[in-house]
Amino acid sequence: MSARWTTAVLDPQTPAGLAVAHSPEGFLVGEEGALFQRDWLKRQGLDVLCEHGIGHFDGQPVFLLELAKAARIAGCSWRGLRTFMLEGDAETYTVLGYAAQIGTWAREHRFCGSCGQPMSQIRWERAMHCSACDLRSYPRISPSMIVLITRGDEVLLARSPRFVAGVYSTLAGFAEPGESAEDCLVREVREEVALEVKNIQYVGSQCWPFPHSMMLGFHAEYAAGDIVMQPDEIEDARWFNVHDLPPLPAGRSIARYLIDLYVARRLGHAEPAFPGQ
Ligand SMILES: NC(=O)c1ccc[n+]([C@@H]2O[C@H](COP(=O)([O-])OP(=O)(O)OC[C@H]3O[C@@H](n4cnc5c(N)ncnc54)[C@H](O)[C@@H]3O)[C@@H](O)[C@H]2O)c1
Ligand SMILES: [Mg+2]
Ligand SMILES: [Zn+2]
Repeated sequence: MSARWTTAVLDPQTPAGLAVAHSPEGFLVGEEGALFQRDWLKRQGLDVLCEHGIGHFDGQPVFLLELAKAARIAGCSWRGLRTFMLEGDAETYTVLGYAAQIGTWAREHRFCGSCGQPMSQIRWERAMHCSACDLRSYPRISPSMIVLITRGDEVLLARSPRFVAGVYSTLAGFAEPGESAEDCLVREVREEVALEVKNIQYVGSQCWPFPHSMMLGFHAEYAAGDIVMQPDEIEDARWFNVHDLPPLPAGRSIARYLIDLYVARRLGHAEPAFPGQ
């Protein structure tokens, strides 16, 4: 949320307003960005799966058109959400991050997961409803722990084979049913690098819409063990001195914040701003 943007559940019958178009290829972008006049966008012959009213931008209602596939529109192109995270302004990234999560959920919940019948939108809350069996499906959010492990002047950073070449980051992993945040953190650290940690401290959280993670960020101190890397998941993991760090994750990520915060405190520098604030 920001000064210019607030989320809301709006009836798609509401006229006019602004709209974004989301497809498996990302968001439609024109000369003035990803927010279009809704009436104009709806005249472009798009293959719309569903439409959701998602909030207000500068007081104007904003709608999401979730498309079956990307369409070619003169003067426009399609851009993935990751590009907006890396290069876009904060306001646009916040709106599109939310729109992407609602769009992905709407796409994946057109049919009831229990009885298979078509579902319909509830007007007053963000939910899909099955009139045949009364199931309600809400947007999916996946809690994920992310932790910077430190040992004095050293920080533990690792690479997944999915990362950009050369980049090292903090450890992260999805919570499993039955776990507390701390249980998950301890299990993920054991699985990925076979280390034990102590003094686990919660630092802050971040919405990570790739596609629906909620990152809970922690700092922990090394307690015991030697690094043993998890096959397939971890390509490399090592201790780096705070004076000699490798290429790090994008500035908007909580991973980068956890690293920058520790380094700033260790070296007596000014603390970084929390991403998104
Ligand atoms: N914002 C940040 O700074 C930052 C940094 C690192 C990771 N992340 C995110 O954290 C999340 C978890 O990190 P990870 O990829 O190391 O996870 P992980 O270590 O749990 O392993 C990933 C594997 O978990 C499984 N998986 C996928 N989605 C799942 C879900 N919803 N619930 C349970 N298991 C699932 C898949 O087999 C996947 O290959 C990812 O969304 C990643 O993008 C964010
Ligand atoms: Mg992981
Ligand atoms: Zn049903």
